[in-house]
Amino acid sequence: MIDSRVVKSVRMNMTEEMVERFVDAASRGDVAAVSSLISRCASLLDRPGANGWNALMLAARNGHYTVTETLLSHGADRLVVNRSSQTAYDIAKFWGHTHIGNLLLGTDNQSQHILATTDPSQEIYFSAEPLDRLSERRSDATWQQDKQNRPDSVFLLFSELSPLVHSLEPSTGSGAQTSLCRFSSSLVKELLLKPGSVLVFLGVERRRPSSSPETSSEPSAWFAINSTEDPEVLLKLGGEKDLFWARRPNRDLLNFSQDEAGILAQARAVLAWHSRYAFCPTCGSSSRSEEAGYKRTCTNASCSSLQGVHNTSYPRVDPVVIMLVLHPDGEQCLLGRKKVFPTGMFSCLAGFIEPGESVESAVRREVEEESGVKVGSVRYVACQPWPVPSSLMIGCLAVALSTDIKVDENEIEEARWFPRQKVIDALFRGGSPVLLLSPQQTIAHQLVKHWIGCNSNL
Ligand SMILES: NC(=O)C1=CN([C@@H]2O[C@H](COP(=O)(O)OP(=O)(O)OC[C@H]3O[C@@H](n4cnc5c(N)ncnc54)[C@H](O)[C@@H]3O)[C@@H](O)[C@H]2O)C=CC1
Ligand SMILES: [Mg+2]
Ligand SMILES: [Mg+2]
Ligand SMILES: [Mg+2]
Ligand SMILES: [Zn+2]
Repeated sequence: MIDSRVVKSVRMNMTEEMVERFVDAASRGDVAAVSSLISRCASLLDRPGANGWNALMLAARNGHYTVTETLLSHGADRLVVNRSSQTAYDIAKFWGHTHIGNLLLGTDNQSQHILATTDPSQEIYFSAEPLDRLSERRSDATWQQDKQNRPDSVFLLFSELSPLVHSLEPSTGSGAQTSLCRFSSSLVKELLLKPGSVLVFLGVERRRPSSSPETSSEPSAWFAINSTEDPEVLLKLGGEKDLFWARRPNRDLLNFSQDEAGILAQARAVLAWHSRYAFCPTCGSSSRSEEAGYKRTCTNASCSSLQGVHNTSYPRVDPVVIMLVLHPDGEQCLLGRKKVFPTGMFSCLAGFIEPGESVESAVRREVEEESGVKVGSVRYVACQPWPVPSSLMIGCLAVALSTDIKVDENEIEEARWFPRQKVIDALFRGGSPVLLLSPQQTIAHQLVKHWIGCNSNL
C-alpha cells in the first residue's frame, strides 16, 4: 500500500520541478518553452521559484521582451513582489530595460497605446553618448596630435557656438531633419592655426557605423572647433554642399538624430565655456586652453588659480531643477507659461539650483516662488543635458501640499492645474488652443509623458 504522504510529496516535488523549469525558461528568454509550459499548467504563471522570483520578474531582469509580453497576455500578475518587495516593473527599471518597464506599466489597450508612443528609443534628447570621451587621453599631447592628423578623424565646425549643418532627406527615417557637417583634418588644418580657433577633443567612436569602410582598426576620433573667422568664408570650406549654420539654439538644435544631439550637447557646452572664460575669473589675465580643451589655465604665473585645483579652470555645468507638480488628487498637474512662450504653450516649472541647496529643496523653493504652491515629496525621474549654454536639467515629479495658485509675474505669466485627460489630448492628439506642450525633445515633455504612463497603472 502506498503512503498518501509519499504521493503528496512526490507530487510536490514534481510541481516544484516544473516551476523551476518554467522560471528558468523565462529567465533564458525561451518563449516556446514558456508558452508550452503555461498551456500544460496555467497555475505556473505567477509561481515563484526557489529564490522567490517568478517568471515575469526573471524575464524583466534579463530584458526578455517577448517572454514578458507572453506572460502578460496570459494574465500574469504584475503587482506580485519578490522577497525584496520589488515588482517586475521595479526590476526592469533597475536593470535599465525601459521598454520592458513600459510594457509592465500598461494595464489595458489604451494605456499600452499611450506607453508605446513613449518609446521611440526612450533616450532623452541630448543625452546619448555615442563617443567614448577617453578623458585619460586629454593630457597626452602626442596621442592628441596623432589623432588630429589622421584622415579618418572627424571635425565639427562651430561659428559663435552655432554648428555647421546640412539638411537631411526625410527618407532617412531617423526623424532627424539636420545633420552635423563632418570635416576631415586636411580641410581644417589651416583653420586650426588661426588665433581665434578653439579645439575640443570629444572622444572616439564607441561603434563604427556598419556601412563605413574599415579604414583603420582604431575607432575614429571626433573634435569640435569654434572659429571666429567670417562665417560666410567658413561656409566655403564645405565646398559645393548646401550647408548652413544652426543659429537658433532652442529650435535649430532640436532637429538632430539622438546620437548627434548627444555629441552636440557635449561640444556646444564646452565651446560655450571657452567663449565665456577667455579671461581668468580669479585675476582677469588671459587664460589658455589645455588638456584637449577640457581645462583653461591662467597665463599669470602668480595667479592663485595655479595653486591647487580650482573649478574655474574646468568646464562648468549649471544644475537646474525641472518638475511636474501633481495635484494631491493625483489627477491634475501644474503647468506654467512664460511670456515668451508661443500662444497656448504651457510647460513644467523650472529653476536653477542655488548654492548649498539640495535638488528637493530647489524643487520646493522654485515651485513656491513661481506658483505659490507648496510641495511635499519629490522624486527624481531623469535628467537632460541642455547645452544653452550648459545646464543640466534634473527632472522630478513632485506632489503638491496646497493647490492655490499665485504666480510670480516676473517669471511666469500664468500657471494652471490641467486635468489628466487634457494632458493626454495634448500629448497624443496634437496641441490644442487650450494646451500646447513643449516639443518631445525637451525633458518637460518627457516628464509629462512619464506621469501619464505611471498614472495609467493606478
Ligand atoms: N529642457 C527643458 O524642458 C527646459 C529647459 N529650461 C531651461 O532651464 C533653465 C532655467 O529655468 P528658469 O526658469 O529660467 O530658471 P529660474 O526660475 O531660476 O529663473 C531664471 C533666473 O534665475 C537667475 N539665475 C540664477 N542662477 C542662474 C544661472 N546659473 N544662469 C542663469 N540665470 C540664473 C537669473 O536671474 C534668471 O533670470 C533655462 O535656462 C531654460 O533654458 C527651462 C524649462 C524647460
Ligand atoms: Mg524661478
Ligand atoms: Mg523658472
Ligand atoms: Mg531661480
Ligand atoms: Zn588668473
